[in-house]
Amino acid sequence: MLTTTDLRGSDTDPRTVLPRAAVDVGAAAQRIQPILDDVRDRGLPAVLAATQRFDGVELSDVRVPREHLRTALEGLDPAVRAALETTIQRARAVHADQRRQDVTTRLAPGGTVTERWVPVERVGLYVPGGLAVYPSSVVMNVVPAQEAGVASLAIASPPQRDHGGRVHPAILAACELLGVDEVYSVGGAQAVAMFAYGIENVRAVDMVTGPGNIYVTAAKRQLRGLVGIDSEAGPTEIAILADRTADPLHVAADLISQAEHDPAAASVLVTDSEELLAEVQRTLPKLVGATKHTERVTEALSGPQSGAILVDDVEHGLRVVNAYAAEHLEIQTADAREMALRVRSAGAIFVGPYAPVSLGDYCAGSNHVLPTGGCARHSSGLSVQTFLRGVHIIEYDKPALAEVAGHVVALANAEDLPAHGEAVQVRFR
Ligand SMILES: NC(=O)c1ccc[n+]([C@@H]2O[C@H](COP(=O)([O-])OP(=O)(O)OC[C@H]3O[C@@H](n4cnc5c(N)ncnc54)[C@H](O)[C@@H]3O)[C@@H](O)[C@H]2O)c1
Ligand SMILES: N[C@H](CO)Cc1c[nH]c[nH+]1
Ligand SMILES: [Zn+2]
Repeated sequence: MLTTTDLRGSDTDPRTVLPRAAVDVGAAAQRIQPILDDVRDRGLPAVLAATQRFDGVELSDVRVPREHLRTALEGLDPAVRAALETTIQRARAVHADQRRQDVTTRLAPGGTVTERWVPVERVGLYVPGGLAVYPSSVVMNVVPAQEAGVASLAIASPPQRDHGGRVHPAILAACELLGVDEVYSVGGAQAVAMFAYGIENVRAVDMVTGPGNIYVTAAKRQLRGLVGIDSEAGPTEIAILADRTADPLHVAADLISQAEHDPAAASVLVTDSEELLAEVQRTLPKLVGATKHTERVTEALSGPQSGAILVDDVEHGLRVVNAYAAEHLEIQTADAREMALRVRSAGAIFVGPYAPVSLGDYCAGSNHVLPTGGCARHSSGLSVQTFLRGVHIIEYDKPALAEVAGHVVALANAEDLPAHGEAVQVRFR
């Protein structure tokens, strides 16, 4: 099912042969630009028009009434509630440990610089809800924002046609569990634009975070600057670096687990074992035929963004996965932990046979909002740090300023900016 690229015995730069999606974020950005412009120019009517066009739902307003949140939690399946509570508790433990202390550095008697960590004031959190519904993404967005101390949180998620045009009740229940009551039934690029520009009854935010499909991701890229964003957390990717010690059933099941998100999802196997690859290729059709979303998974596994890469050895595989910079990287090799510590680029790394990506999706305690499309080369997954800004506070008294006054003047003159030097000297005349 996976197209194989054989890199054995070749010194080809892996970046030139890595599987990548046919439609990239840049191409999607051109398609959604008119939606962004319309929301900026017309506000609520534009949001409602896009909702009707892309979600097939006719709404007159987008705010979810408070009582719908309460009712959703009351009606939540107790097993799902227990699972969400565990997810929240584990995520909170990990994210609480990410909080940062202010640090004061003393440069001279009377001269200090303090780095203060200040939370972003108001954030819009996107929770996907097109092909699947994602109450777990409510947790992954809200917990780090709360732990960072963000004062104002709003959530947007697509209205569901088969739930009377409301946001899915499991998502509303997760919001209620976490104490977030500002929720909007808006999805896609129009949701990101609504948050970034603000509309009639929705106050603009300072930052938009959260995962989504290619259109949501493209909207975040286009509006970055007007608002802050987290990483480009688009269609899901899994790469697995495996040797002959890996269990082909685990490998096949994990590739399918992430392919089920989206026909645009990417599943990539990197291995030095022809035997493992052959066994995975034999296992995939059986599992794909038996899974619920056969069509979506088949499309994802056979798309240009998925594939298998045969490498000389695990070292060669490590170079390939570093070049790929997957959202999720599983290491299923004899020396998995050692290999994991040598990975330079991946959104999150899952080590050994008992840490599948599905664990991280829900209950590991780690965050599942992670960079895709190679963005793990420069970006991190969602965390408390995402919602914090480091601000330097500079405090120098007269003797401390005097100590470096000559250096300021020398550098100011070297840059032909003498007024800078003068602003220091004037204090000593
Ligand atoms: N990287 C991560 O951290 C991460 C985490 C979870 C999920 N995901 C990804 O999130 C995505 C969820 O996608 P989804 O589609 O289920 O839900 P979604 O909420 O992201 O997207 C649905 C919205 O897309 C809009 N849309 C649909 N077709 C459109 C079109 N042709 N033009 C413009 N807008 C259109 C609609 O308005 C709809 O509300 C998946 O790709 C999944 O892999 C990523
Ligand atoms: N694998 C997704 C991150 O790309 C997260 C998720 C949520 N629910 C299931 N999976
Ligand atoms: Zn998943």
